[in-house]
Amino acid sequence: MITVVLVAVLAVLLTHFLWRRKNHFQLLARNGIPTPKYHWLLGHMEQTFYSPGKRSVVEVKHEWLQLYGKVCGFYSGAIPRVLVADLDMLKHILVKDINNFVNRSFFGTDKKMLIFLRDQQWKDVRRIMTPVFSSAKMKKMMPLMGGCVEELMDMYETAADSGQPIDMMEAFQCLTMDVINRCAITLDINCIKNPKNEVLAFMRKYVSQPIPCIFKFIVAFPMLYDLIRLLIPENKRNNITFIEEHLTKVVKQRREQTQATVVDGLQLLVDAADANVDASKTKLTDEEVVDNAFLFLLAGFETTSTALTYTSYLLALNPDIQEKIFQEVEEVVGLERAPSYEDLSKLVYTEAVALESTRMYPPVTGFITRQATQDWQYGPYTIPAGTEVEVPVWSIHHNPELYPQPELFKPERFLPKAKKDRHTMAYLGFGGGPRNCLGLRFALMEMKLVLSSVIQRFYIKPCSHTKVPLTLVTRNVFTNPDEGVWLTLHRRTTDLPHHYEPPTQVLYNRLCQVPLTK
Ligand code: HEM
Repeated sequence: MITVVLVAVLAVLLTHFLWRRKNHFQLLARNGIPTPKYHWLLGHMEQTFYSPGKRSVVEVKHEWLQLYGKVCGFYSGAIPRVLVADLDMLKHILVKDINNFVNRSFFGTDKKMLIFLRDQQWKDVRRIMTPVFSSAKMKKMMPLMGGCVEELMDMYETAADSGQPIDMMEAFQCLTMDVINRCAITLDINCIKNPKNEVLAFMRKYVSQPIPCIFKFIVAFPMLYDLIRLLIPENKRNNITFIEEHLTKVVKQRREQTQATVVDGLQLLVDAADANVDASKTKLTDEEVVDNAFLFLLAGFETTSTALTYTSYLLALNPDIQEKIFQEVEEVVGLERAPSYEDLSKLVYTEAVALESTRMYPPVTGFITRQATQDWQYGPYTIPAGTEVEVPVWSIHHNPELYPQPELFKPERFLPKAKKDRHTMAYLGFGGGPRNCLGLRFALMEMKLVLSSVIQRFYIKPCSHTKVPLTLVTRNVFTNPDEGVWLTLHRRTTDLPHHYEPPTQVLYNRLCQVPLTK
C-alpha cells in the first residue's frame, strides 16, 4: 500500500514538474521573442555548452541570429537567455537602463569577485577597484610593464637568432602573467625565464577547462542549487584551492610589511578591508580581498595574451600593416629607445591594430551578459524579470552592415574618424556601459607597448607550423586559437631588408576564410 502511495505521489510530482517546465519553455515566445526548437527537459543546453567534437557555441548562436533576426531567445538549461544584436536595444540594456540590468548572468558560484557581484555590492567593490587603473597609477606601472616586455624581447632575440618558431600564445601567457603580477600585486614570479612556474601552470589549466558538469546540472535544475552548495563546497566545485592558498599567503605578507611601500591593486583591496570605516561605507572581508586578487590575475592574464596572439598572427599575414606600425613607431619613438608612457597615447595606428584584431577575434565571447531585474519592454519584445541578456559579440563584430568585408583585417576601421561615424555599440570587445571591462585601458596600454616594441625590432613571419586559417575553440567564456600560433621572428637590423612584401594570393585567399569557432 505504501509503495502504491509513494509511486502515485512521485507520478503527480513528476507530472507537475513536466507541466511547469513545458510552460516555462514558452516564456520567451509569449513575450515576442523567437526561440529555436528546444529539448523538452534541457532546453538548448546541448547546443550552447562546449563539448569536444560538437559545433562551436559561437557558430550556433551566430546561425540563430541569421535565422531569427537580431533578437533571439534560448534556454540555457532552465534559464531563459536572449541574444540581442540590435545595437539601439543594446545601448538601453548596457547603458541607459543599467539599473534594471546591473547584474551579470548566473555563474553558480559564491565567490566574491567583482565579475560575479550583484547590485549594491557590485557598485561598492567597483568603486574600490576603479582607481587601480587611474592614469597616475598606470604611469607608475609603466616601468614594471616595460621591464617584463624587455625580458620578452631578450627571449625573442634568442629565438630569432636560432631561427626556431615560437608558440606566441605560450610566450604571451608568460608575459601577461609577469605583467599582472608585478603591476597588480607587486610580485615577481618571472614566468618568462621560468615558464614552468606553478602559478602560471595553475592559471593555464584553470582558463582552458570546459565549464564543469556540475554547473550544467545546476542550470538544468536551478531549484537544486542550494542543496548542491550544501553538499559540495565551492572550492571542490571550482578547484581553486591552490591559488587561494597562494594568494592568502601573499595578502598575509603584505599585511606584515610595516611600511607600505607600494600602492598597487592589492593594497587598495587590503586598505578597504583594514580601514576603520563607518557602517555606511564598504569594508571588504579577507575572502573578498583574496577573491579579487585572484580576479586581477585571471582577467589580466588570459584575455591580453590571447589578444596579442591573434594580433601577431594577423600581422604575420599582413606585412604591409607591420610596416605601417613600424613607420608610426619610428616617427613617435625612434629606433634607439623603448616606447615611453607618453609615446603610447600617440601610437594611434598601433591602437587601431589592437582594436581591429579584437574586433575580428574577440578573446571574450560568452561573458557580456546582463540579467533583467524587472520585466522590461522594448518595441515588440518584453524581457521577463530574471531573464539573461547575452551580447553576441562575435556576430556583431562580423556584421557586414557595420564592418564591410568583416573577414578582412583593416585597422583603418578604428582610426578616430571611422570610429566616430559608427554606432557606439558596434565594438564590444571590452563590453559596454558602466559594467564594461575594468582593465580596458591597462590592456590597451600593454598591447600597444608589446606591439610597438616587437615591430620596432622584428619582422613577424608565418612558418611551416603556422595554421592558416586558425582553428578557434570556445570551451568557456574565452575563445582561443586551438593549437597555439607558431610564428618566426627576424631581427629588422640583420635578417631581412626593410621592405613591404605583399601576401601571396594563396595566403590571402586562406586568410579571407575567417573561421567560426570550433
Ligand atoms: C585584451 C584584454 C581584455 C579583454 C578583451 C577584456 C574583455 C572583457 C569583457 C568583454 C568584459 C565584460 C564586460 C561587460 O560585461 O560589459 C570584461 C570585464 C572585466 N575585465 Fe576585462 N578584458 C581584458 C583585459 C582585462 C585586464 C587586463 C583586466 C585587469 C587586470 C580586466 C579586468 C576586468 C574586470 C575586473 C571585469 C569585470 C568588470 C565588472 O564586472 O564590473 N580585463 N573584460
